[in-house]
Parts: sequence; C-alpha cells; structure tokens
Amino acid sequence: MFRVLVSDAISEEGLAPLRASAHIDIVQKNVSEAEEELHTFDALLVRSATKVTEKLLENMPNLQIIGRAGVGVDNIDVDAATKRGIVVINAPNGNTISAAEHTFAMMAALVRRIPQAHISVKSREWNRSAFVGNELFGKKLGIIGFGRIGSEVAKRARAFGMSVHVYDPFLTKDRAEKLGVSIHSLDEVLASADIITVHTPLTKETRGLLGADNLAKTKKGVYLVNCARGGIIDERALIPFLENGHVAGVALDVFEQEPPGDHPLLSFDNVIVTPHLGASTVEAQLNVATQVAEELLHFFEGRPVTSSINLPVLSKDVYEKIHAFYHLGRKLGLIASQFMNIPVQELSVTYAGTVADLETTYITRSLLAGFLRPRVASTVNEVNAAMIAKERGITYGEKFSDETHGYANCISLTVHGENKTFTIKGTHVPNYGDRIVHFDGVAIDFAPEGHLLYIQHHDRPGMIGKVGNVLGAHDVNIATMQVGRQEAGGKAMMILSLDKPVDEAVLHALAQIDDIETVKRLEA
Ligand SMILES: NC(=O)c1ccc[n+]([C@@H]2O[C@H](COP(=O)([O-])OP(=O)(O)OC[C@H]3O[C@@H](n4cnc5c(N)ncnc54)[C@H](O)[C@@H]3O)[C@@H](O)[C@H]2O)c1
Ligand SMILES: O=C(O)CC[C@@H](O)C(=O)O
Repeated sequence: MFRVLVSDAISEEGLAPLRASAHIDIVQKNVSEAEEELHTFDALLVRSATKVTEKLLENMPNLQIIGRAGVGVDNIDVDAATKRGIVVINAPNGNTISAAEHTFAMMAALVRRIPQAHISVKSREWNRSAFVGNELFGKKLGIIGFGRIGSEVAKRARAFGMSVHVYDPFLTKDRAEKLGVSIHSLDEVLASADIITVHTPLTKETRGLLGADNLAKTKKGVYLVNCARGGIIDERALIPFLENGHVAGVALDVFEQEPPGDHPLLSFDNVIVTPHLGASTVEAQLNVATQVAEELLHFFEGRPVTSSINLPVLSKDVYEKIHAFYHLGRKLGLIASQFMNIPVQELSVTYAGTVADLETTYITRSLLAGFLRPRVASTVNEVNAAMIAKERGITYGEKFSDETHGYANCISLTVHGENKTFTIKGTHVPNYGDRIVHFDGVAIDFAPEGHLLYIQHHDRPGMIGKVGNVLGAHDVNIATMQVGRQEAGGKAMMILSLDKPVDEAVLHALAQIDDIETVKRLEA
C-alpha cells in the first residue's frame, strides 16, 4: 500500500483520482496528529501551512514524494528533500487566475479605499468626502516579476486602460511584445510607476527587493501591492515611507510572518490586508488539488511527473523516447562504478546517433545515479544524484559526437580516477534490449543484466576451458559468455553471465589460473 499523508486542507474533490486507486491509502491528519506513524508514509501532500523541515523529513524515512497544492514551495526545505532523493512537485498554474484576480481586487480596493469605506458604513457613518480615491485608468502599473501571475495581472490592467511597465530579468523581448508590455530596468519601474505590484518568488535575490533604498526611488504617492510572498517588500523598511506619506497606500495578502500578529503595519489606515487569500477560491483549490493528485498518481504508477521542482521536467512524449536510454545509462553507470572501485574525479558522457537528439540531461542523471549507487549508503536517484556527486567532488559533463561505432545510437562513459581511466560504451536496440559494445578498450557484446563476471587475461588457447572448469567445480552455471581482445595474443577479456553471484573463493580460484590478470564481479 502507498501511504499518503494529507496534512493541510486540500480540496476533497481534487483528491478523487487518488481515492480511486485501491493501492493508495490516504490519511488526513496534520503532522503532529500523525506523529506516531510519520515513518510509514510514502507521500506527503501540503498547502502552505505545513512546514516541511529537515527535521520532519528525518522522521519520514520512507518519503518518496512531496506534493504542494499551490505554487510557492518556500514552506518546503527543497534542498533537504533533494538530498534525500525525495521528489518535490507543485501545482504551478492551478491558482494563477485566482491570484491575479485577487491582486486586481486588492489594487482596486486600495485606490478606491473600499475596505475603509466599508468599515465606516458598517459603523453607521455616511462620510462620502472621506473616501475620495484614484482611477486606475491612465495610470502606470509597474509589475516586478512577469511570470504566470504577473502576466495575467498585466492583461487585466490593459483592459482597465493602464500602461504596464515590467521588470523581470528573465523575460525575453519577444514574450514582452506578445503580451503588449514594455520591459524596463528596476530603477525605471520604481521611478515611473503609480502603482507597483510584485509577483516574484521569494528567493535570496528577491527578499527585501523593495527595501529602504529601492522604496526611496519610487514616485511620491506610489501605491504598493504584494500578493506574492511576504518579505519581497521589506515590512520594517516600509514604515517610515508610510509615516511620511511617500507611499500613499499598501495592499498586502502575504506577510513575512503568517499570521502577522500585532504587526505595526496593521495600525496604518492606508494599509489594507487579507489573510493570504490569493489562492482561496473554490476553483483554484479544486485545480491545485487535482493537479497535484494526478501528478502523485503518475509518480505512483512509475510514469513521468511534469511539475517537479527538483527533477528535469519531462513530458509524456519525451519520457517515452528517452525511457530506454535512461535504463541503459543507469546500467553503464552501475557497471563502471564497480569496475572502477577507486576514488574518481570525473565522469564524461558522450551521446552519439539518435540518442544525441533527445533530452540527455535526464539520461545523464540516471547514469550518475547508477554510478553513485554502489558508493553511497543512502538512497540515490535522479533527484539527488547531481547533489551527491558534487558533495563527493565528482564532476560530470556531457558531449555529443557522430561516432556511433556502426550502431544507431551509442552512449559512452569515461570515468577518470587517480592514475586510471575506464571507458564503457553501450547501445539500445529497440525490441531487443541494451548491449555493452565496448569495455575498457575492447569491442565486445553483452547484455548488462544480472550477475556478471569480468576476466581479463592474455589471449592464449584453452583459457575458456580453464575458466569453465573452475566455475563447474564450484557449481556455478554459466548462462552466457562473451569474449573479446585488442589483438591476437594480446589483452583479451571474457564477460560471463552467471546464474548466481560468485563468492570470494571462486574469485580467488579463478585468479590463480595462469595468464589471468584480473577477475571482477559486476552486478547489473
Ligand atoms: N497570494 C497567494 O495566495 C499566491 C497564490 C499563488 C502564487 N503566489 C505567489 O506569487 C508569486 C508568483 O507566482 P507565479 O506563479 O507567477 O510564478 P512564476 O514562476 O510563473 O513567475 C515568477 C516570475 O518572477 C521572475 N523573477 C524571478 N526572480 C526575479 C527577480 N529577482 N526580479 C524580478 N523578477 C524575478 C521570474 O522570471 C518569473 O517570471 C510566487 O511568489 C507565488 O508563490 C501567491
Ligand atoms: O495554499 C494556499 O492557499 C497558498 C497558495 C499560494 O501562496 C501559492 O504559492 O500557491
């Protein structure tokens, strides 16, 4: 049974695809209620309330995947999850429209002073002159961060007759033109906008982006909106700008600390607030829950996930094309690691033929995971392989070549260790399987499967018989045997596939045979 802990309020209807599976057990409890059984869960589904810390991950040793029903993953320690090989997925666009609409509602409410007027009328006052606002029409809207939500806000702003000035260092000119906005530097946006709305993720670069220095560059009378993440506007730095009237008003849906408690900003009449409601619509909650539940189901069924934060994104199409090579890459890495059972510094992967046109990043990650598997005690997979390699000082790189050795495709791995380099090459033959076609400088042909035995010897008559006799005497059955040599009478090798793994006594007996140089067990 695949056990899923749903620790925040997630749309019940959205969880339906998971509930439909007889092999998935869903438990709805918060983390402290589930304390005793945390170690039993394979998956964790959260919104923003559950803080997925390193400590929590330590208590969930079986966890394979974390699903965030929403966009921001700042409540999840993604590095700690990656280190443990845990896939992190989110629902990147299920709440985009709701968040954009909320931003717009906040902006309109801010400039027309709707919340203040609402409170006044509810207090039995009728003071029309106290709530004179501003039009949005004709105003310059500065958007900082022009991704999914920023661009939806822009569409609505244009419909309101606003001109939109955008700052996003990752936005291309083409996309900006398509969306009818102009790209500017941050300073230009700060200096020209009547209203500024932020739509970036919260990162090291964006924390405090609107701090004292940048706030001082804004127009006097500017309005600010933050429906993205608390901390992008520095709350403390904002206070003097509100006190001296430089900033005319602020709309906040998000806070550095949530809930904000008795925060000084809350006492300003021109600061309007909501309790992180950007995604709180029936539609958005159904969308994000459905997206994340479907992705979780794909993961459970061994199909590719497309919204992972810590894995290269793969479409179903791409996955189908690379799947076979992903498997071959894993085997190449695994065999090379055992053969080169010494410290290594560098792996170099070369793709040739049809495989060179595919999404090779994923194949390389798989190869790396295969290589690291015999070397690390913890789980290693394509999620954490790059990170573990880095920690261990192993660099890796990809190259592309035309040299296919006559095969339709060829993946070549060269491992550089101290004083020793090893190269292994493999190909995938559709409807047949994986073949290793070069091994340590010798052309050969064997399937990378099961219990393998590598024997390097001098090319002499009778070697096959001698090896067969030793194995027979130890009751070891040979399933297949492949031989290869560099030149007649020179370096030669045998790769045997055996019905069971051999023990040290067999290895020792084989090593005693004259003209045998090396004997190695390889599990594939
Ligand atoms: N209030 C809510 O309930 C709510 C709901 C959904 C999303 N959000 C938040 O809204 C924000 C935007 O979400 P999205 O889905 O549009 O994300 P997105 O990834 O589509 O867009 C983010 C944009 O920010 C840009 N960016 C990154 N660093 C930047 C920088 N230093 N300066 C300027 N731009 C930068 C990126 O290039 C990208 O275009 C996120 O913080 C998300 O968590 C809040
Ligand atoms: O779960 C929520 O309501 C918050 C969602 C929002 O902040 C997000 O980043 O998707």
